[in-house]
Amino acid sequence: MPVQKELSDLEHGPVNAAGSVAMEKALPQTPMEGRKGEDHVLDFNVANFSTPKGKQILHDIAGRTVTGEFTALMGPSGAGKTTLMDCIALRQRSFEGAIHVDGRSPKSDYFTQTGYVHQKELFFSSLTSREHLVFHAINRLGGKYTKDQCMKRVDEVINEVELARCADTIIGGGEFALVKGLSGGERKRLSIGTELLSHPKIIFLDEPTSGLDSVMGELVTNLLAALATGKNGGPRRVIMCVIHTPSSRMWSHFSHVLLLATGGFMAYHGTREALFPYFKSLGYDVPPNYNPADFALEVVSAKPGAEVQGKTAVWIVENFAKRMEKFNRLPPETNHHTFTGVATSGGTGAGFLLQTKMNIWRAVTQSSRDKGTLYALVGMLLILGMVFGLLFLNQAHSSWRNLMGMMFALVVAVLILCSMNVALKFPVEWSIFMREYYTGANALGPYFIGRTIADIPFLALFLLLVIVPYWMSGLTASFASFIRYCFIFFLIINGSASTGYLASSFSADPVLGLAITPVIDTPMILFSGMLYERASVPLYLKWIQNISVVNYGFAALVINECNSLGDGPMRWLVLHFLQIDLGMFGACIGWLFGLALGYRFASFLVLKLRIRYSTSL
Ligand SMILES: Nc1ncnc2c1ncn2[C@@H]1O[C@H](COP(=O)(O)OP(=O)(O)OP(=O)(O)O)[C@@H](O)[C@H]1O
Repeated sequence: MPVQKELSDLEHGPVNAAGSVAMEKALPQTPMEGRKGEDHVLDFNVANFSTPKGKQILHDIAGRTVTGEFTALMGPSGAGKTTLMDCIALRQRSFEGAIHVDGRSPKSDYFTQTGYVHQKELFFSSLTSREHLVFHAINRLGGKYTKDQCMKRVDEVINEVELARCADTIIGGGEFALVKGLSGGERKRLSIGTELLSHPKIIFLDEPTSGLDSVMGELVTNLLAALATGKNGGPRRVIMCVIHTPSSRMWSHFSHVLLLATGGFMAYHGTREALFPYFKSLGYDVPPNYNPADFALEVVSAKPGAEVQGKTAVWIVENFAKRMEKFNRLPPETNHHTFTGVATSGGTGAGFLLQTKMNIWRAVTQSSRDKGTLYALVGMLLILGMVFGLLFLNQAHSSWRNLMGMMFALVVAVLILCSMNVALKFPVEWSIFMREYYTGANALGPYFIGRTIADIPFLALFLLLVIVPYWMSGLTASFASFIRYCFIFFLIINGSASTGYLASSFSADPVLGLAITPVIDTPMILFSGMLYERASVPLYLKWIQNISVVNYGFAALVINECNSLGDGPMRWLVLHFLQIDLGMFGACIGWLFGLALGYRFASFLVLKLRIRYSTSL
């Protein structure tokens, strides 16, 4: 094909804002078999993306892609490929520029009509592939489609991404998972299938072939090309994916290429076939027997110390910029995009009750199948309970110091174990939730209620820690007293878990959650009424006693035991030392309820604010 003809293919890259170039003219010459549904045009202009410290990462990048195109977003490491795709997908919403779909600024349904496949897949590891898809199908489509229709869609997707062989295999493979589960390629196809459920018209993928061998990588790119062109019988789509160095066979599946040069500049955007004639016209001819993708990357890479290469990259960028000048870019709408808090579970999304039911089902399935964690926790709690029991063996009624010491230490142990456990587990789930939230597959209320309800049996396990020493230490052998003791501890456990939720609600990083937990727990222990004269607490610090789960939990336990002690010197000593009144029992229970709910609600509010004001996913 003559070079000039190939070069003309470049022209439909960047276009004017109103989308005035007829779409038909811009359509690639790809096979049109299986063409169904509407065609769409995605225009993007990322004029400037800078880090919070002011370093500019992306410079004047604009272009257009349309239904049926499968675009490879390539460039040297650190050139800004992921950042650019995040801006176009509006998963990064703090940049100067504009995104238009079919000539209009996207609304909140942009998030439910586009799919985003992350480089690192995150799943509930104890679910099977089918169960995972069923959860997403019902939550994303259950508002408009019946359960049977959702199930049918799951089957279609399983076939579309060729997962039939492992549809009922446990996904496994979590960071610390004992179960291996799906292979890397299967996990990738499951991620792609998840996004296909709701028939997105645009799909973004971040390095879908990373970690796969070349055969598996080729299978994935072949699948994506079929999804873009509708070759597999489905509707045609816009597909854009960040890819590092595709093999020659993978490369051949792409219809278009967007090449970034070092520094975040646009070096090329147009058809794959026109790329090398274009480079040739600039004097850079791909050597024989060379992987074309490697050659393209080498030309636009500027490594420190390689000045000639650096100059080449700059020259190519400048050359392409000249071509861009003749196109009108989309005008930036505002200084920064403000698509914050726009994700919604509306549209075809299931209603509140159905989503809550699905969240409870998933959370219970996940915890009940995670047998390894369950057995380890039960074992650890029983051993710790035995240590308490042996230390305070038959001491409960023979030493008032031992009675108080045991109660206090048990409350503190429960506080630390429960809050840390939640603070460690929750952030990982939160990252999954955020991804689901942005695609309309979940909402905060249903997720939070589901999580809270599914937590109840799991948290009840922590009672094992306190039941063992109850009987070993010789606390009152009355059934009523024992039930009250368990009930008080159940409230303490829930209050402690709520503090873990609050601590971990500030960040998706478990390390930060674990760092914040002691900051909340320490004042609770300090202001428990055990370690100081209540009367000596300055007025301005007294309120901390009112938010201490340890304070009310410990007091309720002591009152419960003292009620059964009879009116002897021991009871007098304990109540006198702790400055506790027997009539406080009801109030302590009320406060424990309030604190468990209050901390949980506070964490809900923090999460809601994070969603509302987040500018990136
Ligand atoms: N929010 C941010 N704050 C600070 N730096 C950022 C931010 N976002 C991106 N960067 C920086 O922008 C540059 C481009 O990052 P990006 O992940 O987009 O590159 P990439 O081309 O996808 O790289 P790779 O191929 O290595 O994954 C990096 O130097 C990264 O550190």
